[in-house]
This record gives sequence, structure tokens and C-alpha cells, in this order.
Amino acid sequence: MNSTAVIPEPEPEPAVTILRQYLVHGRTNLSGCVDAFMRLPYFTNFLEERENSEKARFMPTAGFEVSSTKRYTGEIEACIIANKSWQAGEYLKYCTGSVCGLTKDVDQMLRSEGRDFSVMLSQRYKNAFLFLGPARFMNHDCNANCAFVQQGTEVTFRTLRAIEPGEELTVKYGDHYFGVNNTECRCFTCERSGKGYYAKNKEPQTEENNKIEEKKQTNPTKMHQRLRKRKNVNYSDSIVYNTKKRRTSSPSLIKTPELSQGESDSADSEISISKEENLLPNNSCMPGSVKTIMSIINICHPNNNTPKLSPVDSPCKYPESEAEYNTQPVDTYLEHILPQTPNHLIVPSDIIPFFNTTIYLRPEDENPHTHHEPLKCCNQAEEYARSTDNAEMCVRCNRHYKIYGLPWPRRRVKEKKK
Ligand SMILES: C[S@@+](CC[C@H](N)C(=O)[O-])C[C@H]1O[C@@H](n2cnc3c(N)ncnc32)[C@H](O)[C@@H]1O
Repeated sequence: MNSTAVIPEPEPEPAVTILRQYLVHGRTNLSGCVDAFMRLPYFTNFLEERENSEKARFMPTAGFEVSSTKRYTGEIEACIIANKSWQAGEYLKYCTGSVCGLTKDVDQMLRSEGRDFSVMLSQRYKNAFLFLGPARFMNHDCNANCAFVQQGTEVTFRTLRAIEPGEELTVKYGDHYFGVNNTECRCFTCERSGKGYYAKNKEPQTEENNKIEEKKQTNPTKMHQRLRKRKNVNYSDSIVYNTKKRRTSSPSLIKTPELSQGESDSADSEISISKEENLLPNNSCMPGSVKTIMSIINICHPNNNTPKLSPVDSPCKYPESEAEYNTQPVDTYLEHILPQTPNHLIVPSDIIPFFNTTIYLRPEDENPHTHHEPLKCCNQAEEYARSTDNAEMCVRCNRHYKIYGLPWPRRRVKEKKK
């Protein structure tokens, strides 16, 4: 998820061959398809690169190592320890983490399976995020020695003061992450100053505490969840996002959040939680399975691999009816499956690297190259934009024809009667 990485252009031909081989013409060997995709040089190179950067994290030159501690819960947990001297203002280049927006469904699923240990809620974006990478092992200290920094789509840290080898590297999650005023915080600073969890006389109940208590009574599950691992973290509030407002014309569009490089010392100042427009739609960063990718590019429906067949064939005029099989070079037809529409729909390239291109999501999303009147298609039920390369055919039929070599909605060549 390194936005600065140069992503090589994938070759469409082998990918389409795989799709044909495993999924087209009634075949639904999804796992075979995924395996074949993973053997493409594009992915193997990507994984190799990834492996190298992972290795760099474990070199002494990284300046830190992932270690264990019992400080925070009494159980063995991960922590990050400096293994060299750090000066103030240095960047922990290899201690990075990525943030993935989660859809409500996935969030719910992880929660129900008890696998939400790395899920954070952003107060600012009112969204659940999966926090990945070694950065997620950074524990909280009320007087942290590091601060969150955003680097492209990754989160890393900057040292706030000089750090000795052997010291734990910490960051400040927020003022109320571990309960109101961090009363449950078990950091070294709290221990030393007799605050947080180590306070002898816990603060008398304030109005705010009472409200929280009340909420706990009315919604115990929710509170339990909040008081457990999953807390609102202000690290994304400390990330500087481009505040340029963007509106999605359709809720199902996938947009890359516009992130600007920036940093802020969350340890010094907690940035107020604004009610800005949510720049990160729920589905902004979901890793795409082949099925999802295919549904995005409208090759199949998200919940069903096979498009619903219309009883009446499309009125679209095909160049030659019922061609046996489309033998046209695949690159020319991917060009049409994924036309370049720069102002339109962009799927984050780091999430769906293969489709590192602007994607034409749905026929009803206007294609700027299409100036013709839409075409009523399939029993006059639906209207689609006309295709740019064959005005007598709608985009959907055209795409279907290019993939299957058959008129919509057919996907199999009829067997000749003996
Ligand atoms: C992002 S994780 C940090 C890595 C964590 N130690 C682990 O092994 O996964 C945050 C979790 O670490 C623990 N933690 C970190 N700092 C803490 C603190 N100051 N007081 C209490 N618990 C803390 C809490 O369980 C918290 O939910």
C-alpha cells in the first residue's frame, strides 16, 4: 500500500486468458482462477518486492524490533523496542502500517468471529479501519516518544525526542482512548506519575463519566466493545487529509480518498474531531477478491457469478451473429472493458493492483466518450449508454459480446442437434 511505489503496468492478455480458462463459458473454478492469477509475473514480482521490504524491517538498521511485554494487559503482548539511538525528528521508515477502510458487513463479520483485534474506529470518519503492518504494535504512552505521521497511504512515526536503545517506542492514541482521561491507561508515564490505571484514588465520577456509565447500562454490548480493544483512535485525526470536498454522485462508486502527505504530532496536540464530510466511503479500501473485482468491472454480479438471463435477447445489433468464439486480441477489448474516463471512477491501484486503471463501473454511469442517446435494451427493460465503438450496441451487450463472443445474455454456444 505504498503510494510512492511505481506500479508496473500489468499485461491484460494473460489475465483475460485466465478469466476465460477458469470462469467464462459456464466454468466457475474460482480458486483455480485465483491461483492462476497469483502465478502471473505481475503478482509474483509484487510479492517479491513486498518480501524484500518485509525483510528490511527485521534488519538491525531498521532501528527497532518487535518484542513482547506484559505491561498492558498482564498477558504477553507485542511492543516495539528501539535497538539503536534515535535523535528527535527522525522517521521510523520501516515501522509502517496501512489503513484499510472496512465495509459494515466485513466489520461485523470480523467482530462476530472475534477477529477484530486490529480494527480501529476513526471518530473523525465514523468508519472502521483495519490497521495492518508493524505500526500496529506501537503501544500508547501519555508522554509518547513518537508521533503518527502519514506517508502516502501508510502510517509511520517520527521521534519526538532522543531515544536510547532498549526504550519502548510509543505513540499517543488520544486523551480518552483508555476510558475518560485515559483512566485505564497502563503506560510507563502513568505508572511513574500515579495516574491512569495506577491512580490511587480514582477521580470522582464526573458528569461525563456518569453519562458513559448510563450508556453502559443501556447498551452493554456496545460499551463492552468500546472498552475492550476496539476504541476510537485519533490517529487518523492526526493525519492531514486534503480537505477538498468531494461528492460521490452515486453511492456505489469507489473512490480513492485524496490524501495529502502530512504529519502532525498527535502527542502534542489532539486535533479536534470535525464533522467534515466523510472522505473515505465504506468501501474505499476493500481488498478485492476476483469476484469483487469482476463485479466492479461488471463482468459478473457481486452475489452471483452468472448474470440474470433475460428471456428475450438484446435488440443490440452484433457485428456477426453468434460468433463461435471471440478471437480478437484481448488487449483491444480490455481497452473497452476498462475505458479511460479520467474524471470518473478510480479504484485504488494499491488495493486492486491488476486493474490499475480507471474503471467504468456500471452502464448507467455516464461515459464522457458516449454522446449518443442511450439504448433501450433487453426487452426494453433497461437503458444503457451506446457503446463507443458500435453505436448500434449498448455498452453492456458490447462488453458481453467481446468477452463471450455471443449476444447478450448467452454465454454458451448452442450444441448442434445431432
Ligand atoms: C494497536 S495495539 C498495540 C499492540 C498490542 N500491544 C498488541 O500486542 O497487539 C493496541 C492495544 O495494546 C494495548 N495497549 C497499548 N497501550 C496501552 C496502554 N497505555 N494501556 C493499556 N493498554 C495498552 C491495548 O490492549 C490496546 O488495545
